[in-house]
Amino acid sequence: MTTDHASSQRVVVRLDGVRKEYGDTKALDGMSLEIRAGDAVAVMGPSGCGKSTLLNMVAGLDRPASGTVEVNGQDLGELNETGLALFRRRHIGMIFQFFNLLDDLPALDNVALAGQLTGTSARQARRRALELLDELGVAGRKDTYPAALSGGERQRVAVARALMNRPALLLADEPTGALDSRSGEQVMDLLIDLNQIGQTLLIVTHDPQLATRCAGRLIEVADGRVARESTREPSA
Ligand SMILES: Nc1ncnc2c1ncn2[C@@H]1O[C@H](COP(=O)(O)OP(=O)(O)OP(=O)(O)O)[C@@H](O)[C@H]1O
Repeated sequence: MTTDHASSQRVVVRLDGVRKEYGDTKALDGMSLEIRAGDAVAVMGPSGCGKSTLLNMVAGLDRPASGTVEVNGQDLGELNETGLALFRRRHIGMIFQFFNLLDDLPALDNVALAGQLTGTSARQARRRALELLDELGVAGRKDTYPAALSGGERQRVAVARALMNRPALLLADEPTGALDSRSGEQVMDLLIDLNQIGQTLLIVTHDPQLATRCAGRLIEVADGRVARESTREPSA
């Protein structure tokens, strides 16, 4: 893919002059960035620099004091809380360090529920959930409850759940942070595969290996702003 082609891709995330303070702390201090369809972006930076705040803004879990956040062409500032929740379910998939699966539902239901919450019928949602678990290599664990899954299996189920509604954007917050190195590498390979089939990724991490392996763009944040940005050619 040439640079010209890449720059013509649709904008999936646009932050413009986003500010957020907690008391005297400037968590985001006029942050602007753009992520285009098919990008795999890693956000790195020291503890407290504003990474989680950025992720929360993009996910519509928090609102800026000023500036705008646009995801998939929607200005999130125009949505009320119900609208934001609906938008998030439909357009954004999220995976977390500690998986955030529902303990009292087996793997298949954890995934299918994400579809049912956006109005997909139970039967259709279960069919798609099973396909996703199969693609991610955990279909054999469909009836297993999260507590009996390994960390790597839990994260695969969480990825399946995040993909259920074919999100425009997959957000990942330290997705390998709680995994042993082998499971972590498998999740990295999975993220690379997803990006290669066109999934837009935004990954927040402290792990340079995760960032360099999975992301073609690295954004370094310091003091609530983009301090440095670099790109590399995707590995063949
Ligand atoms: N709810 C909150 N109340 C008060 N201060 C907050 C809150 N959330 C974040 N902060 C402060 O805002 C700044 C940015 O926090 P943020 O969590 O975004 O950083 P981070 O880069 O994600 O850190 P880490 O890498 O440690 O997770 C920090 O100084 C933090 O203490």
